[in-house]
Amino acid sequence: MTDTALTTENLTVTYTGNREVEALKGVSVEFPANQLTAIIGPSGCGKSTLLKSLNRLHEIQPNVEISGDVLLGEQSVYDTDEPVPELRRRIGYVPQTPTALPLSIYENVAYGLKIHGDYESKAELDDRVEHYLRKVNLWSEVKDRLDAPGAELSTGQIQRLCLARSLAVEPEILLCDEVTSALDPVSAETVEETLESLKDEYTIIMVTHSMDQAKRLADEVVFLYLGDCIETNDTRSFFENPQHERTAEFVSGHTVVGDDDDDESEPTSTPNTVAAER
Ligand SMILES: Nc1ncnc2c1ncn2[C@@H]1O[C@H](COP(=O)(O)OP(=O)(O)OP(=O)(O)O)[C@@H](O)[C@H]1O
Repeated sequence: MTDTALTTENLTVTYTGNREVEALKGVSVEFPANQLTAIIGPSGCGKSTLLKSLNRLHEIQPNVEISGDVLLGEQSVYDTDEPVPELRRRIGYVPQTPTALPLSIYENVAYGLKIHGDYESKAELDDRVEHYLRKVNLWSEVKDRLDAPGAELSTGQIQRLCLARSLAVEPEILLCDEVTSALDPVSAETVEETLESLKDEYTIIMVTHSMDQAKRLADEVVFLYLGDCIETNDTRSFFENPQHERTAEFVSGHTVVGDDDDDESEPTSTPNTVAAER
């Protein structure tokens, strides 16, 4: 049986700004260890909110209320003495827009190691920087220019640099927020290959708009719709034998957001990427 790395229990997240929005409505999901889980669903259904609430990243913005819990193993992420920066080291986050720190390629990877004081000597630091650049398949492309600014790399290379920087502090879990959506197809493919090579070693939880990408990469799929978790399943069953009518509609590209029987609002069609991919 597969171990569970992270669990949400009845997780409810409400934005309480000008307009109150219940972005997640009692979501209970188990994320298996050392597998890649894709979170998919129509635009605005709560994917990013779910991802960011896993390591308390949504707390960096005001007007957010949360109830329920997230468990890292047995330990509550919300009710813990562990400092939040340490929690975010254990559960790393790679954003959609690749951004290099205003430092050299070397220092971009060494950054977290230096903050955590996690090395004995310069030689060890060198080894670890090389190790993580190799892990993201970037070493051969940058080994002769480690002192060059990270920002001089291509967007796809910067996304792999961001992955190396996240991995260097040795997280247990990696949260990836549409990490290929800002990339050209060739760079996106290279990042996908990198994620593929990492997924046996790390628990990866990835938000994606692309069902083709979920099919290619994910072991498990979590399907959200208007803040509810409709279905979680292994990828093959999810796409070939959906258990829920909503899933079947989404997979076939026919989802219309807001067409619940009890929803009197005007339905609006969703940018359901499967349609665009055909
Ligand atoms: N800071 C915020 N303040 C108010 N409402 C918000 C905020 N962030 C998100 N929301 C709302 O919460 C709901 C869920 O948003 P979220 O970004 O989690 O969805 P998503 O599925 O990731 O969307 P997308 O696919 O378009 O990126 C949406 O209705 C959104 O408008």
